[in-house]
Amino acid sequence: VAGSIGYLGPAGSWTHQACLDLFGARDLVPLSRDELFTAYADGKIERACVPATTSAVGATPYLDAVIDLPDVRIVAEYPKMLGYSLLAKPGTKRGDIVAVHAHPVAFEEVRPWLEREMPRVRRIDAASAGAAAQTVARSVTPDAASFGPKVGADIYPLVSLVDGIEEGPHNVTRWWVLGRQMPAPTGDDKTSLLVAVSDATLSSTLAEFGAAGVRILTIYERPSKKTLDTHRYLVEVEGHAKQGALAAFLEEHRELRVLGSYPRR
Ligand SMILES: O=C(O)C(=O)Cc1ccccc1
Repeated sequence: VAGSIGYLGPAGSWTHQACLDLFGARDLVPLSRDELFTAYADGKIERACVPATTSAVGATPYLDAVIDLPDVRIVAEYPKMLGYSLLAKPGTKRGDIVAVHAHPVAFEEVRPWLEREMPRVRRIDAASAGAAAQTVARSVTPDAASFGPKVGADIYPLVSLVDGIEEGPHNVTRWWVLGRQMPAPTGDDKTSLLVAVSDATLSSTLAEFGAAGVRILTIYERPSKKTLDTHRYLVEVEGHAKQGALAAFLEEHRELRVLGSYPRR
């Protein structure tokens, strides 16, 4: 649908909250992980919002799905500091909780708090904070809770028992918005590149970035799933693919795949 923005749902996920921050409530479509990537690839949604990296775990479980897309355009990034809420059915007290539901990445992000405050509760993985909140809302006994954004308590019949869990600069998630058209240069842009090389050529390839005056900001290694000594690297550099040193460099290196250029945040 024209203008629609798909996000990793259901409602009440962190990705939902990120989209509310970025776009407001209109045109947002909650989808499962597989639905989201298929809908984007098939052009059924205009944009897709996915968590790409976090300060706690590095690459999220969605990063590889993005770089596996045959055709992708990252049009924006959105780093957001997360503070988790602990959501439970009304009447549930902290001491009643025997199980907590959360996304596996969320469990990593709340780990210090959880190990300090509730070391003995059972941890149950969910597809997202929205799914976790939904499960708690549907549970018959008031002995479960979920970790996620506070907005979950507005969407489901839940209350927040604790807010601001592990909130701080150590807990930042960066979303990508996948779209259709490369944004124009702003003068302060970032470009995400996919570099597929063997161990034998990695060093010389990286040296060429420097020699061309292209500043590397960060590199994430992703397995090639082909051999042990070949890798795919998400290389993020300063600048815009259509401008200046980077444009010239990319002309010379057609083997590099541009995933997107977008304003730096
Ligand atoms: O689980 C969610 O709600 C998501 O949207 C995925 C996620 C999980 C943990 C941190 C950021 C995003």
